[in-house]
Amino acid sequence: MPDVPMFQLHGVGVDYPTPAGVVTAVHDAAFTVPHRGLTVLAGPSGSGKSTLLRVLGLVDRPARGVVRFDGTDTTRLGHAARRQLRRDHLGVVFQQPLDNLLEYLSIEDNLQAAARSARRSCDAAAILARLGLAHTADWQLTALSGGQQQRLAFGCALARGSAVVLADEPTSQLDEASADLVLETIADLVADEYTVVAASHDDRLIALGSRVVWLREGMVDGVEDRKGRAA
Ligand SMILES: Nc1ncnc2c1ncn2[C@@H]1O[C@H](COP(=O)(O)OP(=O)(O)OP(=O)(O)O)[C@@H](O)[C@H]1O
Repeated sequence: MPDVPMFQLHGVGVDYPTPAGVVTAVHDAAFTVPHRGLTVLAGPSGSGKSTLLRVLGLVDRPARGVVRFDGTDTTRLGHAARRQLRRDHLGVVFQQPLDNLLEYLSIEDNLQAAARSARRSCDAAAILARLGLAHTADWQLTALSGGQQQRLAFGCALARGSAVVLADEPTSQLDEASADLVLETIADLVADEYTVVAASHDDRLIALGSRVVWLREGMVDGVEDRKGRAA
């Protein structure tokens, strides 16, 4: 069977209603996200990166076009079926580490809560070891640095059993050393055959991409494949 891409977008348009009228944030977008590797949605502020990431995450439904996930046309699915696909396959990491985590829970309990949200159980110790956080299982979240918290957010996607991790500007709120931790985590997931899609204008994250979808003013301005990259 031919390798169906993880995501296929055709003619995707996204509108936002505003008091001043409809704003079209994405125009006629067409691109694919392959299985495995890091695909980066790159471009300046306002180019539509976050909007497209929400479409890929099956959070927002486009006004126009088709979004296939692993061959399934998600735009034809009802709310419950989309929610099930999200729960079973997709993990999302937001730019603010604490938006991904529950502040009143310990580190390990954050992983267990993430697993329960996908109706799974997880080996929290193994995930923490993988993230270099084995010694922190009982710690409160605020004892971790921003980079460690963001690592844990990726760990929550692992705990949920998500084969696809969608990350919105995962390094933009972090200092350089913390961002390094996140870049290492993304490279580690990619090496382990996860599919990672990141919206970013961080040059170091873009440089890790095996595919870069360049956006400008809500349009796809080019797709760059960098086959043979480690990530
Ligand atoms: N909820 C909304 N209501 C109205 N317009 C919106 C909304 N969200 C985004 N937009 C507009 O859609 C366009 C694309 O926004 P989007 O946030 O997707 O871009 P971005 O590339 O992720 O930008 P940034 O890097 O600043 O996060 C922008 O013109 C933005 O103002």
